[in-house]
Amino acid sequence: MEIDRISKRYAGTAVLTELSVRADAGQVVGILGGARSGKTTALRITAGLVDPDAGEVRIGGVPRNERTRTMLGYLPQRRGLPDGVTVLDHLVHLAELHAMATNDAHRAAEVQLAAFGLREVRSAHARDLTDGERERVLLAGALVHAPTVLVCDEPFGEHAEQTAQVLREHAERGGAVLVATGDTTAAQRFCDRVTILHNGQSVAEGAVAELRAAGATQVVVEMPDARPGWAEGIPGVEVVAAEQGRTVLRLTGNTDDQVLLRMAMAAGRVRAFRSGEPTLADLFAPVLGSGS
Ligand SMILES: Nc1ncnc2c1ncn2[C@@H]1O[C@H](COP(=O)(O)OP(=O)(O)OP(=O)(O)O)[C@@H](O)[C@H]1O
Repeated sequence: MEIDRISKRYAGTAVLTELSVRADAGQVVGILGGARSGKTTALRITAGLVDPDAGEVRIGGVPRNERTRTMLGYLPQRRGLPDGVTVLDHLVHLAELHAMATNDAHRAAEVQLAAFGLREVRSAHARDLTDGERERVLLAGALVHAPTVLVCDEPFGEHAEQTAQVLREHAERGGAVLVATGDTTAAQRFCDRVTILHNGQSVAEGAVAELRAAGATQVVVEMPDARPGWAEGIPGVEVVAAEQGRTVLRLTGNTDDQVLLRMAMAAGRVRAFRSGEPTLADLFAPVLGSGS
C-alpha cells in the first residue's frame, strides 16, 4: 500500500503536504503525530472516504478504484460505531458494503464474532457494549471482508496489547497494516516502521530500530544528593532535563558512558544509572509535544 505525495487543504489551510508513506506486506507501519497533525485526514484519504487535492493512494501498485476498495479494511476511531445497530447487523452490513453476497456476509460475520469472542453480544446494540467490546467490534468490522490492507485510526486504546496482536497476525499472514497514533510508546512497541507527521508533513521516516540506533545515547542518572548542575559543562554531554535529583543526558559524539558514570560518582551518591538507545519519545518529543 502506497500513499504517494498526497496533499489536502481545508478552507485554504494545508492539512497535509506531499505526504508519502508505504506499508509492504508483512509490515505494521505507523504514522505518528501530535494532535491535529493530520493523521486522521491521511487515513481517511487512504480509506477512500476523502479525496486528496493532489497525489494518490495505490494498493498493489494500482490506484484506488472499485476493485481495490474491497482490499482495504478501515478501523475508525472508537466513536465510529453506530449506536442503534446490533453487533451482528453491523458486521454483516460492512461485509455487504465490501461487495460480499448476503450469505457470505453472514458467514464472514459469524467467523469474526467467534474470533473476537463476541458471540454472546451478537444481538446487543453498540451503545450497550463495554469499551473493550466496542474495540473488538471495530476490529472485527475492519477484518470482516478479509482485506489485505488494514488502516487503523488510533487503535491502541485500553486493550492495546490484544489489538496489536491482531494487527501483527494480519501482517504475518501477508497483509499490510497502517496505523495512525499519537502514542509514542505504542508506536515504538508495535510498529516496524514509522513516519513522524508534523503540521501535515513527514519530518522523519524509518524502521523504529534504525531510528533509535541512529539517535544519541540517552543516559538517566539518579543522584538525590548531588548539587544541581553537576553535569553542566562536561564535554560531549548535553543536559536534556534535570529535576529533583534526576538528570537526563544525551551523549554527543563518542562520549563513553562509563566515563560519565565515574564523573557522576565523583559528584555524589549514584542511586541509578541507565544508559541506552533513545526512545521514540526522546527523539521526537519536541515535534510531537507541540500540538499542531
Ligand atoms: N472536514 C474538515 N474540514 C475542515 N478542517 C478539517 C476537516 N478535517 C480535519 N480538519 C482540520 O485538519 C487538521 C488535521 O486534522 P486531523 O483530524 O487530520 O488530525 P489528527 O492528527 O488526526 O488529530 P487528532 O489526533 O487530534 O484527531 C485539524 O486542524 C482539523 O481541524
